[in-house]
Amino acid sequence: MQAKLIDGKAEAANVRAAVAERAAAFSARHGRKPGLAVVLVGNDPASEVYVASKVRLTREAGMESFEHRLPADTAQDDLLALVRRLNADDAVDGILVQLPLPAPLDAGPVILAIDPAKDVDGLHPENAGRLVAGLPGLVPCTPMGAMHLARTVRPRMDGLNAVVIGRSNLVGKPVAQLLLNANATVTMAHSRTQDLAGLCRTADILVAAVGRPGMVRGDWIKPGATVIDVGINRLPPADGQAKGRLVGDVAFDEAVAVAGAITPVPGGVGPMTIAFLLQNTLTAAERRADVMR
Ligand SMILES: NC(=O)C1=CN([C@@H]2O[C@H](COP(=O)(O)OP(=O)(O)OC[C@H]3O[C@@H](n4cnc5c(N)ncnc54)[C@H](OP(=O)(O)O)[C@@H]3O)[C@@H](O)[C@H]2O)C=CC1
Ligand SMILES: Nc1nc(=O)c2c([nH]1)NC[C@@H]1CN(c3ccc(C(=O)N[C@@H](CCC(=O)O)C(=O)O)cc3)C=[N+]21
Repeated sequence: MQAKLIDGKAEAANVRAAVAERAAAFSARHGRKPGLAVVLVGNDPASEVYVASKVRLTREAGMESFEHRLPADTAQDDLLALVRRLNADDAVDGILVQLPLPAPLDAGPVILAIDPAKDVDGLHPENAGRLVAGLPGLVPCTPMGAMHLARTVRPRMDGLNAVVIGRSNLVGKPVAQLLLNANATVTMAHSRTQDLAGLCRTADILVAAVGRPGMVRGDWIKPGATVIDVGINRLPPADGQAKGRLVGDVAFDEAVAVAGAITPVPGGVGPMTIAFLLQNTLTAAERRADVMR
């Protein structure tokens, strides 16, 4: 058996096209484009690539992109001051501070400083709380992307067993909450989980968000399961290569022979993250415009 490949690139293009239509309507109505500000502290090469493609796709969707690159030795207070300026700037609808921040900067106070109405990462405790309470808010982009891809093969998740490996605020916890909202029976696994392989074998939907290349082996997967691989790991470069290959948290070659459907890396959840970042920016712009009317 060969698993169906879930095409994140194609799905992301669909989401971006819908966002571009709504963005055009927003601009016509309000006389300005929705705006996304991205803050990058230091020059982590992986983040550079991610930020560059965000800037390009933001503009392609008919939105304004504001880039703020700060040196790695930026003071905590200067970063907080920038966030407050962006909060006060009416041209900015969404604020994304690229994580992790270089040491010794502390992400906690920075996340708390972001206006929840502009928090397109959904990381502010107000938005995290709204997701848990079932209230409207901004939901983290990667979990939305993971759910969207899972829904392409499992439109109804009622009663399905879902296992999420990883419990970060950015990915694992919100993915689990979205699966719960879709009426799956959800188990959250992490570094202290016992018999992780056995637990994974109970999963109709398996989401891996760990950051360990190839950790999920083929024999951890229930035959026919839907496997969503969130991990983005760069392997060390092969001889003569400038940079290593990108791989997920799932041993793809093994998993593809057992799963019913699987997301590849690259071309799976990654492109969806950017598409939903743009969607969140537009949602934030529309809600802010409604409030200001
Ligand atoms: N596709 C995309 O768009 C995105 C991809 N990512 C990728 O997703 C992955 C996870 O990111 P993120 O959530 O931010 O990572 P974190 O490092 O914040 O969280 C990793 C989680 O994995 C758990 N974990 C670590 N080792 C094991 C283990 N041996 N067995 C079981 N669980 C383990 C940790 O458990 P514990 O809590 O006990 O320490 C933790 O909850 C990374 O590869 C990252 O690059 C991230 C964001 C976006
Ligand atoms: N505040 C914050 N929010 C984030 O959402 C966030 C972050 N910080 N820090 C870093 C991680 C990582 N992340 C990725 C998003 C898209 C791709 C992506 O588009 N990947 C392409 C490949 C890109 C390539 O080839 O280099 C793919 O998987 O097909 C990758 C990684 C968002 N993150």
